[in-house]
Amino acid sequence: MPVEPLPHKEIEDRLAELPGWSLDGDRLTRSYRLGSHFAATAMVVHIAQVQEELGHHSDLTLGYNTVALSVNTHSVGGAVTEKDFELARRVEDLAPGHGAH
Ligand SMILES: C[C@H](O)[C@H](O)[C@H]1CNC2=NC(N)=NC(=O)C2=N1
Repeated sequence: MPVEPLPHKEIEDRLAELPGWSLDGDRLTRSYRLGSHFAATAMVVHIAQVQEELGHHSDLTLGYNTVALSVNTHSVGGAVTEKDFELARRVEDLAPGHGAH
């Protein structure tokens, strides 16, 4: 399935459905805080599993009790596409199970 860069207005509309996510330049980003370093590490592994399933991968940063994601789509020159939003949605759905906020 070919993916296209999303128009800015559509990015804004889709971000309205994803509280906590924002556009930083040409990337979708969000940081989460967790209850411990181990909890944050487990969330990173879970996100990695989803990313492998989707064939789409964020820059994923593990802190002491934080997890940060930054993602765009390399194959269209580093623009935001529906693939980035699909990953963001999947991460939002798994975050509560890790106590992430
Ligand atoms: C062949 C493989 O599906 C591609 O290289 C995928 C892998 N993961 C990717 N991740 C991201 N963020 N952007 C891409 O364009 C991308 N392409």
